[in-house]
Amino acid sequence: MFSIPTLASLPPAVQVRDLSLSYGSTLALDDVSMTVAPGSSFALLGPNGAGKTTLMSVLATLLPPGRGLAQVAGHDVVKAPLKVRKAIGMVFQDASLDDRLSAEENLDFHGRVYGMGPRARAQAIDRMLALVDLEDWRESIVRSFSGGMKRRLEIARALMHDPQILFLDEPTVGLDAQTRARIWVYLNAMRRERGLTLLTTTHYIEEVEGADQICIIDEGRIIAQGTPDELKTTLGHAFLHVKPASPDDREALIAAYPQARVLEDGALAIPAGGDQFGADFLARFGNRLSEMRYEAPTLEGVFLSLTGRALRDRADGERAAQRDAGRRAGRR
Ligand SMILES: Nc1ncnc2c1ncn2[C@@H]1O[C@H](COP(=O)(O)OP(=O)(O)OP(=O)(O)O)[C@@H](O)[C@H]1O
Repeated sequence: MFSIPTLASLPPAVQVRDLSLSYGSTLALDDVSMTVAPGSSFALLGPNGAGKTTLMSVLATLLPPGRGLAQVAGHDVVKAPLKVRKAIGMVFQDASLDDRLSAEENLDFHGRVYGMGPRARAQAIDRMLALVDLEDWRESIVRSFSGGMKRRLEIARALMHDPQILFLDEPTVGLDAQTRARIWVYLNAMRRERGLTLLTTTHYIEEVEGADQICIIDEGRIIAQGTPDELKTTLGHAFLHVKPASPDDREALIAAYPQARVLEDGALAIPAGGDQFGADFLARFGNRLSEMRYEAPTLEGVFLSLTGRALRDRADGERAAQRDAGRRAGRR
């Protein structure tokens, strides 16, 4: 187990400086710089095509960086790719298990690829299956597993060779909310117990809330970076959600705050900014409302104001995939 002083003495888990990469005429990464502290949870958040998978592929030595520097666990991805590969575990966006093999056989194969001896493999298989609660499914063929079970097995496999850093490219995409939450229970337990660094791409805002650092990326560029609270405080907007007492009051509110949005339940969302806003608003409209609620800044709002796109767009598109996965699996 890592102790905190040990973590502090480690090099950055990831160090990227001025990294750019093009696919033909498409600039997928544009001068990206970032540092991931060892033992931290770091989330890359961005709309489709932002460059998240490309960045992760460079860090995992699957793609050569076009220009700039990329180091993982202190090793350069170009000069020392094998050292980088030993230091990382990878959970890919698309399933990559052999579903004709059992859970145990999938883990064993990975251990062999990493040059682990029979004893080390056997011990790691026991440990990993216990970690993700799949001991009872050890000899079952992976094809019979639900989406959530497969993801857990992929995480177990990625950790077989005891990496310091886990790269997770949309680890919970297509899973229902309950299964997603369960996957994060495992990931956070491993972080606490092993000092593991997590570098995750996701579209689910609730997963990002728990990260130590968030990096918002769009069109290949980093457009914001900080803790969830820092991003909300510096880039978020608070709103008052109000229901006018009468149609006349509604008209007066819309005239006074033309930027107000109408919400699904008919309430108005009024941007609540500036020192004088609260006092002014209450003086003018305090007795013309039937309901009033303060909405603190959210990461969803930060993302929307920075990229002009809602994360939910993507989540909606995934519902069909979830339904299909549910139908196929029939159970979790
Ligand atoms: N193999 C490729 N050949 C050409 N262009 C590519 C290739 N892979 C990605 N791109 C382009 O590079 C840009 C970044 O793509 P990337 O897959 O890294 O984004 P992403 O943020 O991971 O998106 P998603 O959330 O959809 O996975 C996009 O414009 C994409 O179309």
